[in-house]
Amino acid sequence: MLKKQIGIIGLGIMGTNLTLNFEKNGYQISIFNRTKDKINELMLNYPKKNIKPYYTLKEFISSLNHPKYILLMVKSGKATDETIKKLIPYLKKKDIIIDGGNTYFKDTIKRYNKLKKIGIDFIGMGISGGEEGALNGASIMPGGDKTIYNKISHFLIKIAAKKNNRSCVDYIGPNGSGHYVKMIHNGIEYGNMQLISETYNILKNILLINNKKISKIFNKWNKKELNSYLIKITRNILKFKNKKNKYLIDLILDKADNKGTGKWASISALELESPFSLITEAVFNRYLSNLKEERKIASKNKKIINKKIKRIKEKIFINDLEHALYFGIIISYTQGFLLMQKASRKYKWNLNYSVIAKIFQEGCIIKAKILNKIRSIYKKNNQIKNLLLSSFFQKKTKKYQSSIRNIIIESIKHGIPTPTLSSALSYYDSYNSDKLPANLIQAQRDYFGNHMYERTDKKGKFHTNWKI
Ligand SMILES: NC(=O)C1=CN([C@@H]2O[C@H](COP(=O)(O)OP(=O)(O)OC[C@H]3O[C@@H](n4cnc5c(N)ncnc54)[C@H](OP(=O)(O)O)[C@@H]3O)[C@@H](O)[C@H]2O)C=CC1
Ligand SMILES: O=C(CO)[C@H](O)[C@H](O)COP(=O)(O)O
Repeated sequence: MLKKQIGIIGLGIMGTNLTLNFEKNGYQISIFNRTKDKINELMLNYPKKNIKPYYTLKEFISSLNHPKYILLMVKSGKATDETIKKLIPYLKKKDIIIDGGNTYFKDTIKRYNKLKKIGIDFIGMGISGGEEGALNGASIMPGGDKTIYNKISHFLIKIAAKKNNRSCVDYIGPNGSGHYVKMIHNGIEYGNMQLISETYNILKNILLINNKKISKIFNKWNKKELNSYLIKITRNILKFKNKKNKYLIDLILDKADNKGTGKWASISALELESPFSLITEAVFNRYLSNLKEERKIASKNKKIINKKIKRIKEKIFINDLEHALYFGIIISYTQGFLLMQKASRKYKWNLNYSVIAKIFQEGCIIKAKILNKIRSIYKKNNQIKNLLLSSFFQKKTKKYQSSIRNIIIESIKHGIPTPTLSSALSYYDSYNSDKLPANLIQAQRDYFGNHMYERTDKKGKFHTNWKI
């Protein structure tokens, strides 16, 4: 019997491992890459009879039966456009292109519409899990026509990560929604990574703890409610030594790059007017980290305070830090899920957040114990206005707020930056305030621009001639 066929274009880190994942699951894979080296490398390292290499697009396409399933794993943006353009002349109606890259959701919407006109089906599909997930089971977020998803779901279910025997893939929603959800996944990823790195910085530069001990602290935290993929890899990174017996972390430059998904998420938050302060802080801090040379010069003006917290207090402080980090993580997921809710209403996607939380629970970078709670909250009420209104997170944040306040105060005193921890607390304090000073902003806008204001004592819009 003819094996089910998939074509994969793009044999970078992800494409190579997804090829192997498909092969393991019994599929016959045709592979193609813009340059030959990666094809040869894959065939040399993994000479499997169900992986067929092709060196021209024409041969690659001819190797697939109609309707053809073609997964693109190329760089997002121009590379994806160029690849689709080259593919079109070889395709027939009902062939399906799946874009598995980190594509900007608005580009996906455009490509879907363009391909629809010529009868080619298109699925924009977020994939998370990095190289390990691609090989052993990824978290997959497909968006597009449900009927087309139904045609490809059989193989997505196979290559997806599994959590309690359930595959971490499901239909996300119409055109663009799959890549949107992946973009938010990455936003939360940025938030959580920055929060963890601030915590590491506090342990290192306030408590003056060494890498080995910090790794042990993360290891302990990973066994409790903070359990997550990112905490686990942080633990591993911190204890990793090179051949010269030096901690590698201490040899890595303090500059963090990005490929744009966090920025896109923040842009969307601004467009949809949804508070996304913690994640945006994380994006800004990647940019700030890259100003290494300027920071070097500026740091000469900073008075370093290196007073270690007294030993007796260390235990309490680490306990506070654990709670502060969990508090921050709550806000990171809260802001991410809120933005998806906003986008779902705006673009009429009808997103199901407990399904999304389920997809995030295994195989992806933001997989974490907290998602179990998030999933059950949305399962009870898919339209809850804010996760902080759920009794679980209300109680947790109430309990941990004094810890995060202590940590921020101590960090400020020591001159240790806590942009996302501080942002988490500010968001919490604002969201939990019946009264904010926006009355003054209304008055100022009315004063200088006649923008009018609303009142507490009567309905309507009012203007005052403030200058008399
Ligand atoms: N790495 C990760 O952890 C994750 C990555 N992704 C996304 O998956 C996609 C692939 O990522 P990854 O495997 O890491 O990328 P790599 O950088 O490892 O590989 C990039 C691939 O894109 C191809 N490519 C680049 N430019 C062009 C072009 N102009 N035309 C045709 N092909 C081109 C490259 O071909 P060539 O060899 O010829 O240069 C190569 O196959 C990206 O969209 C990425 O954002 C998604 C989730 C996780
Ligand atoms: O999608 C991913 C993980 O989920 C990719 O690893 C992505 O590259 C991460 O984003 P950035 O490079 O901007 O840190």
